[in-house]
Amino acid sequence: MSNIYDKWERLVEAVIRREQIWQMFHDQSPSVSSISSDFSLDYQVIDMPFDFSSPGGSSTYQQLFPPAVENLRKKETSVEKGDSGLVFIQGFNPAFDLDNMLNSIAGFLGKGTFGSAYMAAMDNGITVVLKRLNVVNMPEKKFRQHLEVIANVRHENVSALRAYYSSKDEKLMVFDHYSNGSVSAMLHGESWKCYYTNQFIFSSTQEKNGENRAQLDWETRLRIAVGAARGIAHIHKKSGGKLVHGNIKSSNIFLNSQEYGCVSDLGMANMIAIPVIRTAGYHAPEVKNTRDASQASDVYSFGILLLELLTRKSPSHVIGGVEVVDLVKLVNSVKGKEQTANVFDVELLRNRNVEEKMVKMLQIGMSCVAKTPRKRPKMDEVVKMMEVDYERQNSETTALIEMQILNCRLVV
Ligand SMILES: Nc1ncnc2c1ncn2[C@@H]1O[C@H](COP(=O)(O)OP(=O)(O)OP(=O)(O)O)[C@@H](O)[C@H]1O
Repeated sequence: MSNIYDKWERLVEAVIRREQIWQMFHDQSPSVSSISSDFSLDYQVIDMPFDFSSPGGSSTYQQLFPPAVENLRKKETSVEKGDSGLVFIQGFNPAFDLDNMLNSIAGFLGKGTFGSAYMAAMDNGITVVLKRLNVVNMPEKKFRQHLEVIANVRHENVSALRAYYSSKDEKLMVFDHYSNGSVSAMLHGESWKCYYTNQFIFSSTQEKNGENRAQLDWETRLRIAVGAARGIAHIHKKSGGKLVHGNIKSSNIFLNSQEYGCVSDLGMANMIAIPVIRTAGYHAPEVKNTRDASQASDVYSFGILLLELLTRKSPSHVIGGVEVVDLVKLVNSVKGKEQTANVFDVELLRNRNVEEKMVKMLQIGMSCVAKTPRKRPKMDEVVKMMEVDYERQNSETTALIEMQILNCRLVV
């Protein structure tokens, strides 16, 4: 299979330049939409071969970058049929093809451990994230099988794989775009939008001291935590109870349509060629590289996420220079109830009613980050512990609302 995108970076750069020129003349951004795609809960995988030779299919390539387009086309015509298809996961309404998607790349979201993420906003209103994997250590067949396992993980708290592309040289994965950005971006204010740069390197509008941070009240953080916990617990039930995420961290958690945490990037960690050390701060002490990841290490990483949600301190480097903190050490260093309050995010402390619940959540987080893997709770136990609090919180909120309604009626 040919190098379909060996001019990829230049092609995308050309798209971005086009956007910049467009902006210069129109003083606004063209057709970037955040309407997400429609899908049901079916989960079969269907192959949709992509025909690069279809007439009129990729005129923008021609206008944008003729030599690259020519190379792309020449190579594509030599591709064996069936080897060049964009594979859509059934249930996802594929109102686009690979060509539309590449033509609609509106920006570069960032470079992660496993590759680069691009946002593609198509004219039909669908916005997706395209992940271009850099190093995949799997034969073609195994890669496809692996993705079918991932595609079968369907849960409201797990970001669904929508489509993928696989050839010898190129592996792409397509996900929904979450327009609110990641939980990391919300907590620490790093930019979640795509910014057009001449050098085609990721840039961020993150303000020093996190001025871009979102306001996140206790209920929102609780929904993020409960959602993420449910998502991870669901993942752990798959593949005969053996599936591991391997890269739980706040930049891989988004908000679903009900504003609950939703886990993304499932399956990435077990595909790469060289075992790499994952983002420092989230990995369990026993994890020296990606291959050591286990369900117990997912629980550890989730524990760090809980501590991050409670403290709004970052356990890993975030572009823009927010302070990196060893969260386990920080929480361990506090003694007594008074000091415990000092570790919480001040925004949360404004609501004195939730302090007890925060302490409870901190305890759950600390049980997850136990040094010895077997001392950590299982993910479904974590969910149960959290749901007790969550349901109590919900019934208290309902009671409060009912009381307020009653008061209003009495006043009227
Ligand atoms: N589906 C998505 N919707 C919106 N933003 C996304 C989506 N997926 C990724 N991003 C953002 O794109 C950027 C790059 O993501 P990517 O997953 O490639 O790397 P990462 O999360 O920073 O690190 P890692 O590769 O270790 O997971 C991050 O800022 C991430 O939050």
